[in-house]
Amino acid sequence: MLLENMKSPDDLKHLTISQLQQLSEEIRRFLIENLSKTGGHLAPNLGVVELTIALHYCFNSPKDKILWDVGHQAYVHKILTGRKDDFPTLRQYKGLCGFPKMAESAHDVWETGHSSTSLSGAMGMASARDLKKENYHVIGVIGDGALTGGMAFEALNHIGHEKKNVIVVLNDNEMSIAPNVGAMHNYLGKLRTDHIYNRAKDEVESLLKAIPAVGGKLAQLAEKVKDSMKYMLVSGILFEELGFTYIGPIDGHNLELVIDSLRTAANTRGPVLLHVITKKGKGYLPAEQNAMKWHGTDTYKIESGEMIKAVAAAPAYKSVFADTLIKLTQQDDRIVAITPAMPDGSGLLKYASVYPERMFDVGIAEQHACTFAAGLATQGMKPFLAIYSTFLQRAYDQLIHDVARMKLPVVFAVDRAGLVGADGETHQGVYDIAFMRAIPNMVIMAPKDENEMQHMMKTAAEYDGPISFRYPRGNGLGVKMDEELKALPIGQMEVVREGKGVAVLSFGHIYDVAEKAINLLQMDGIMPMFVNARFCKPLDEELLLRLAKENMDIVTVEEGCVQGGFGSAVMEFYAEQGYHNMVVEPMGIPDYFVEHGSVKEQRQEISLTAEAIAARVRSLLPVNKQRA
Ligand SMILES: Cc1ncc(C[n+]2csc(CCOP(=O)(O)OP(=O)(O)O)c2C)c(N)n1
Ligand SMILES: CC(=O)[C@@H](O)[C@H](O)COP(=O)(O)O
Ligand SMILES: [Mg+2]
Repeated sequence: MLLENMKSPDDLKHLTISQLQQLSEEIRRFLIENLSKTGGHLAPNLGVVELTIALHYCFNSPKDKILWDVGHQAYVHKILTGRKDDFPTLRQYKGLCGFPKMAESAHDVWETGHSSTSLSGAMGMASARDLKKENYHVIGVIGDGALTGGMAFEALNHIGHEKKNVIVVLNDNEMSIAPNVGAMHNYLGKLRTDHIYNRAKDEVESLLKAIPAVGGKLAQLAEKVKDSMKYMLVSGILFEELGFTYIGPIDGHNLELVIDSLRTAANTRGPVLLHVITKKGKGYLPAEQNAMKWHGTDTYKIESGEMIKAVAAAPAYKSVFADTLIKLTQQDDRIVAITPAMPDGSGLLKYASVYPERMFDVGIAEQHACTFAAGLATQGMKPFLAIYSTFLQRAYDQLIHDVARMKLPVVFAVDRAGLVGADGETHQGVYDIAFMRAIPNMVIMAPKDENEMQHMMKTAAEYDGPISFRYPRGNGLGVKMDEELKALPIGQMEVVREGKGVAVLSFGHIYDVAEKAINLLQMDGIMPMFVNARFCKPLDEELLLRLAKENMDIVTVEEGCVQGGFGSAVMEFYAEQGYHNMVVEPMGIPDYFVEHGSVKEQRQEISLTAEAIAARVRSLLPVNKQRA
């Protein structure tokens, strides 16, 4: 077993090619066995075993900087950089992060989680290196999916213009999470099938130059001819024209070839793009056969490939979203659906099976997705943009400038809102309430459960302006689903239970935690008022004024950042109305990045639990307030 002796990338350097090949098989086996117990991003990592070994074999991390785009495929990098023994804790609370993490290792020179940032980071590092007159390689490893992200093109443009010594390794497995989309994907497909390599160009040149006497003249002519021939002979012309030396496409599982190609890249001046063809899920048949399903997995049985996950009693929010959107589209042919590269995660694959011409997967292009929706809305369509809260952050200016300012009727279905669990701090969907609330003309909703979500979707479908509703990763509460969808009155909260002294205002799916707190209090004879807020913008001013007049103290609860969130909105309201003695205690996500773990553990850590909410209410009871 070679793997057990791998403590650092230096341990690779003396291995032979056949030993490296043996190591790649050991790492594959390690991934399959360990992730069967922890879950994680199996298919992406199985696809980059040889590539990662070759990178650490050819370069000297961390002096040479290796950046992993998205970073979900950095497990092999972590195994080779001394962290294989931590894999039983992968993506668990206080355990190994599923993405590169500087605090874990000096070899993690760049943190990722969101797509398409590696090349910008690489350009920054290369520019710093050159300004400081230092000498090391900078290598950005980016997938074909991540290359559909606009930031990647911005970086390619800059790197090519500055002719920086940066190596871009394009890991092309034809997959994003789902099969990749877009014209760039089609272009890469052409390159994959082209068997004309870079060498052809050089051969032609040396041939012409070898012709005695006229050879020199011809070679000059050839320069011109070459440029036109380049379009025929040289694959990768798009990258060549951007100032890159294009190498490839090469078989990314052929260790020797990858090593040779990386060495060629390392010895090539200026920007280089090495196009590597890999298979997502390589070496584990179930993952090879369905790379989308095995992109991110739960625990599974290795032999059968059967996923081991508790059968949920309640429907997944993404399924309720898709089913309801199908229902709404049957009644409203203005409706279309958009996803930025998350057709499966958003549930829209199901919608597309019914309305293929109405579902748009635009690739990892959240900014485009948002403004594309705006364009559709100007022409009378009713776009539902299904977008993870954390990825909506990418489209903030488009939300403001292209949708809200023009008051366009775009619906933002903000999925994975709140704490998301194992993906951790880069994926927590906890800022959307605050960043959307600041935008004029926005209506902001959040359902307490999956049944209310379908009514909010009806509300959104009928509302003539920019509107959003947020919902969490995972499953609903298993509540009864109303047959008939009814639009809610905009801005109206729901008084679940009348009460005295203290009012608990819960916004969104944290409702079931708040409800448990109310039940705990009731067991002690404490009867606060309980409100399902439903709307963060506009607020239910009538109800808030009533609470002020009844001298209620208020506890607000949201699975979103306290700063600028729903609780802030309530506090601002009372300040504006001149109620300067109102007690409003906001509970939500505190001012730090919540790391990976289960949602339960994350809520415990930040005291967003039934017990904590109940304690906060108790602290406001007159008997306790006097003591304070
Ligand atoms: C900004 C952003 N949007 C969407 C995602 C979700 N996401 C994670 S991995 C992935 C596909 C990446 O495809 P690729 O870069 O080709 O890597 P592969 O998994 O094929 O190795 C997507 C869409 C993300 N991480 N960041
Ligand atoms: C790495 C990445 O960004 C995606 O794979 C993400 O982890 C998907 O999240 P869900 O599992 O919530 O769809
Ligand atoms: Mg890919």
